[in-house]
Amino acid sequence: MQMRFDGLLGFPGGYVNPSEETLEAGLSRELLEELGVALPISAEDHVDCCHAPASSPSSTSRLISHFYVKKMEEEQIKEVEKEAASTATDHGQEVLGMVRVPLYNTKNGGGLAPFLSHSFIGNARSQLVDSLLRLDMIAPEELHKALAHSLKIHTHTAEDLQAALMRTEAKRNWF
Ligand SMILES: O=c1[nH]cnc2c1ncn2[C@H]1C[C@H](O)[C@@H](COP(=O)(O)OP(=O)(O)O)O1
Repeated sequence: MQMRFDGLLGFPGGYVNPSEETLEAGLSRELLEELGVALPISAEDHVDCCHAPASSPSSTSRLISHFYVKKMEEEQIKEVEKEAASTATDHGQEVLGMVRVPLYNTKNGGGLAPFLSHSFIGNARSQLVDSLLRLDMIAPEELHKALAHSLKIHTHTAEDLQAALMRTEAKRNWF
């Protein structure tokens, strides 16, 4: 996945106008910009589509979100990671960096659970969870445990954020 310019985690991709190019051609173009490599995408890689959520409760969205999954060898992924941080035109601007999804839970609560507690763009978290299940990359009970733990971390993070806010508030009042 990638850390986006807006601080949210998401998958590589972007807007495609189907009256100008096919979805697959548009995705390949976005991948070249964001990853720095030309990856052929075909209609067979398409796994899901849904109405994209509106950006605010008062607006309606005409966007359809399409999701594609492509299996790659580890060497190919390493090459993508290298190019994404060097030749990709969007690096450092639209995309701040690629991140690997940890498919494990450590004894002290690290790994997938804290990863899932981060903030994701749109329905990217559900897209990730669905893909892990679809591709049998993790046992459903492990994933369930990680999701349940990530909810607890979320509450803890909100408390930590509140404490940090109070500290800055106190400091602000000194000046
Ligand atoms: O990973 C994602 N999962 C679901 N929706 C996503 C994801 N990444 C982006 N989006 C949404 C957000 C926007 O409504 C559109 C286009 O995203 P963006 O990356 O900003 O598009 P451009 O690169 O600027 O074309 O999809």
